[in-house]
Amino acid sequence: MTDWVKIAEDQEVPKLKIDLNADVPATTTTGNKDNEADVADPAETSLLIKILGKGLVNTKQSLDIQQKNPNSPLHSVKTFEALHLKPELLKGIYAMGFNTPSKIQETALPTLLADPPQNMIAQSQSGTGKTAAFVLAMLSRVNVALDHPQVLCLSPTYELAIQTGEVAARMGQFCPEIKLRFAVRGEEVDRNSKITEHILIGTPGKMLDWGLKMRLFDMKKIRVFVLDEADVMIATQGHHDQCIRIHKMLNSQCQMLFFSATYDKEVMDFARLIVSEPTIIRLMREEESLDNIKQYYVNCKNEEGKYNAIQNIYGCISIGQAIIFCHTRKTAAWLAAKMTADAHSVAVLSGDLTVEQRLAVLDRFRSGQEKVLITTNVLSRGIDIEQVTIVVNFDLPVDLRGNADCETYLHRIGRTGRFGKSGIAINLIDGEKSMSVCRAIEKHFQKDIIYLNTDNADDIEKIGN
Ligand SMILES: Nc1ncnc2c1ncn2[C@@H]1O[C@H](COP(=O)(O)OP(=O)(O)OP(=O)(O)O)[C@@H](O)[C@H]1O
Repeated sequence: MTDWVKIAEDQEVPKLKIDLNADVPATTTTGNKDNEADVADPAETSLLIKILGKGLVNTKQSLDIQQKNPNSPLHSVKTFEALHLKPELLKGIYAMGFNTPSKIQETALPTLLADPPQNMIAQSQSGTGKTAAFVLAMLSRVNVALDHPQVLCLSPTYELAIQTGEVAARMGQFCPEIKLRFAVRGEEVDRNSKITEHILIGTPGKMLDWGLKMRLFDMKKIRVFVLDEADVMIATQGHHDQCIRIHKMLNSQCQMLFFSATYDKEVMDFARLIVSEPTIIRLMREEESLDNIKQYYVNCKNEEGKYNAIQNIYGCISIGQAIIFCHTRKTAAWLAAKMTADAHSVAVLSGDLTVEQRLAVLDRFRSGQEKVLITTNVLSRGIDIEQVTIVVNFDLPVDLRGNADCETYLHRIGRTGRFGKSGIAINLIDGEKSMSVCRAIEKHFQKDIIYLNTDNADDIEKIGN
């Protein structure tokens, strides 16, 4: 078993079997989704990426920093010592194996720890050290002489809250006087008691119950409010409303910290609306390039024809490893069954699997036990499988209106050709509609998608070279 699955297991993966969506409105979980476009649940994806993360991701992207408050100090630090933390916290950081701050930490920590406290809206890609940054801020702000909650941290799901709590527990291991409590389902408190822990980490529903309905702590005494996975929180209806209710009850002096790997425009506009005078740290747009990927299209009559094309190129695609993308779970299951019946060894990853099952599938694929992975859009951005050389679009990605979804195309074929290696993308076309989608993609990226005849052995040989 590879290390990362071991790590995942250590992180109590069995717990993940508990309904992941329990804190998410039911609309995201109901209905038969086999025939619909299979899309990733953002909170699940986030958890998956977090568990998969082997360590710190070094991003080459630059950060764009905007400050609303001209008086706030903005400088970056190159060492953790320069932050003048409590020695016990510094010891905790080193015990976690952190030697130097990551880029987001360098930039964000001086502002996060500054006095008077500054508000922040920060974006940085998954695995770059955001959690560690805000957890450090949370721990630093606690006054242990007071026995009431002073820090609230909201996560979209039970599992993500537990992950954050584990980071806080490890980082604060030499500060035993700092007390932390989870506000998640299953945690019960006596109605007549008061919460005395300093830090509460949990989901919005439970936090509202404890703070507003049961009045187990005083929201006005909260000094730091962290919204983790802010994009998911703000974009998910139920969470959105609950977060606003919590936010409204906070003191205007409370430090507001929003963290997320992505922010679309509406989410950022909303964040700016409710966070006053924030320092905003954002990623600069990544240069999007398909330069090292050769793209082909194959004309097929129908789904059977697409299957034949795959049969013809199977020898070629299984030299390295390939990912085949389908639009729906049903197509993915159909294709997998057919290929398996033809004695090809394939793995399937679609949205009906639990996070735990997805981890197991990815582990087998990464370790090379299967050469071909059939999937849908649930295998989304942020999940790297370095050894993939060929991506096949069994169905081209389209939006709800059936138009070319160029962004998804880029993310899908970006699974190959990573780190400057060359990759191959093969698009299976059946009929005029998918041809026009293919042309639209070609036009969008201004890069030729070349005709490939999979009935011709010479043509097939060409793709491998
Ligand atoms: N300064 C550091 N030095 C070494 N490792 C670090 C450092 N900061 C964080 N890490 C490690 O890097 C990994 C990713 O960090 P973290 O979980 O904080 O990232 P993140 O940006 O919050 O990711 P996500 O978006 O998935 O939540 C973790 O394993 C963490 O322990």
